[in-house]
Amino acid sequence: MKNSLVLEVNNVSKQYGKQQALEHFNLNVNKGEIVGVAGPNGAGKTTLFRIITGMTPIYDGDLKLFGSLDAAGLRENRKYLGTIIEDPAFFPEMSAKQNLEFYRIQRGVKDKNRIDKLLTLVGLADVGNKKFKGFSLGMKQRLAIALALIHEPELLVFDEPTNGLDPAGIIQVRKLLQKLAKETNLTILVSSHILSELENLATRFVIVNHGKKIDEFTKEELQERLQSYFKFKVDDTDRASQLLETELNTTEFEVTAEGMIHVFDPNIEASDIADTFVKNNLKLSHLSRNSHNLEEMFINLTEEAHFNDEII
Ligand SMILES: Nc1ncnc2c1ncn2[C@@H]1O[C@H](COP(=O)(O)OP(=O)(O)OP(=O)(O)O)[C@@H](O)[C@H]1O
Repeated sequence: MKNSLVLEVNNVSKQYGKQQALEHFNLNVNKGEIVGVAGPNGAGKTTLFRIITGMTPIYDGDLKLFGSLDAAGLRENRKYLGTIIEDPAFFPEMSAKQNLEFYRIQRGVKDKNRIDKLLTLVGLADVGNKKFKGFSLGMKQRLAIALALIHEPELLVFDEPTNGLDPAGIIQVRKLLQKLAKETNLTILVSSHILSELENLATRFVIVNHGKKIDEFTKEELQERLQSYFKFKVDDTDRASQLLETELNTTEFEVTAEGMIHVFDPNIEASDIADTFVKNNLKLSHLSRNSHNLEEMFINLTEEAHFNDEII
């Protein structure tokens, strides 16, 4: 089952009146992956998640869940989904335990010990007998996660887990999701309008804007993109590339379409590169250091997509 596809979203589009909420959207999720979907407000994340979970039944394109494509198979296989898209309805006067017990019976989960296990898993064992109305937002969200896991789903679909939480709640929920990802076999699809929220959680990232997928990268690729590097502009990039390889023994560089050279090798000083170029009669017209931070990168990606909307 390793790397088997749990979810396939093929060419899915959804329109609300004139509003194109999702456009020719493709996404594959493999078993064990934690896929983070990031995009600004109105990008289409909730629409995507609602389609996957069956809350929005009318759309164009295909959806395959645990191998099933047809309506009956999708309905059946949605049993293996745990979803948190809207706040679940908990009874304020009942304790966390009583609330979960209510849903355990309602959803036909036989294992009576499940509630205690879940409360421990989400870090609410000590407050299990406390009334829901006295819970902080972070505690409420952790209880919502416990509920989503009550039937031991295989895929957790979680829309904006930290939305509306205060900083302490954000940390609590982020830590819990990291723990779940580490300690369980869950496959997780999670969204956020803040890419850095997903940074230490997801194994793969999908960037969405205006209903379209505008970029996709793995955790490793993200780390590479965030590496700092030196940017050079010279009059002869072929010769410069040759010098980097022969004189400075590095292949950790790229020549961009704009004729810039980006050198990623952390063992080489910018001054050595510049000296080598100048000594070999290259004309150096630009030298700078580039270091991306995650939010800048995200804003660049989503703003570029906005300005280049027609061609993406
Ligand atoms: N039920 C609806 N009726 C009309 N328009 C809708 C509906 N649901 C979503 N939209 C529109 O579709 C687009 C995508 O919305 P969606 O809620 O999927 O985005 P999102 O990425 O989840 O945003 P947010 O981070 O604000 O929740 C938006 O322009 C939104 O206004």
